[in-house]
Amino acid sequence: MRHGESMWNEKNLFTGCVDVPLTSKGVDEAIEAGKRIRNLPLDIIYTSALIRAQMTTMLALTQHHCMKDPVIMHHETEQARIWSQIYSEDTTKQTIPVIEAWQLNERMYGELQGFNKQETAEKYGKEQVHNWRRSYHVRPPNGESLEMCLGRAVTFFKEHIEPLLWSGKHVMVVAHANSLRSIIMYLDKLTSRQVINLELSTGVPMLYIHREGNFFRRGSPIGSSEAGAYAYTESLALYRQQLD
Ligand SMILES: O=C(O)[C@@H](CO)OP(=O)(O)O
Repeated sequence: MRHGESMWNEKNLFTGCVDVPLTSKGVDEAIEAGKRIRNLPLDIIYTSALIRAQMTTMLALTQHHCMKDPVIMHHETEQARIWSQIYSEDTTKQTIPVIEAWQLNERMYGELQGFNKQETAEKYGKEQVHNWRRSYHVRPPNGESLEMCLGRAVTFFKEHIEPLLWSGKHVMVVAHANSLRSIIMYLDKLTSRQVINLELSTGVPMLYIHREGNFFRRGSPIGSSEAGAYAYTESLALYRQQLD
């Protein structure tokens, strides 16, 4: 899921790795997104290191039926890990671990960060700005191309998230337009031409089923009463039965 609307989405500014929060519309979008996935199983969450993704994660989780507490895992230093440790096993069972990873951050937009997108297009030309924003190989001035962003985001996905999927865990990833475009490029096997047209809306969850190393895109869950999402795998059908 992409985060809800941020303050710089609202102002149409290039944001990249600048760490701005959600607008009140973004807060509503995150809560709405949470309602759409509230009955899907969830074992672990990965989010970027940026506040707009983390706010979205926490707000969405307020709606989840499991009523577990999302807890950010602090592993940045050994001391942080020890100081944030939970010692009760019962309480641990009532939590969902939230792993923060900078590798899922938005693509770093270089010297465009903080500039208005419309004004930048007027200054440098629409085509140049479109290339900076959507082409796979072209880098914005001193920033990351989508290819470079894919280098870190997809590597992280393969190393940390895929093994969990193989072991049957249900994982939510909350990140950003371009880090998610690169991950979707990998999941959907899109070419560098096809990814140009891939646009992601803020606060709209997208469901994927992982089966024997393949990913199947199953669209966006519509709401908590939806029957469709549970027909995709036996374990989801069973989960729904237990829920009922
Ligand atoms: O500004 C950004 O960081 C991104 C996402 O909002 O913009 P763009 O759509 O240009 O990739």
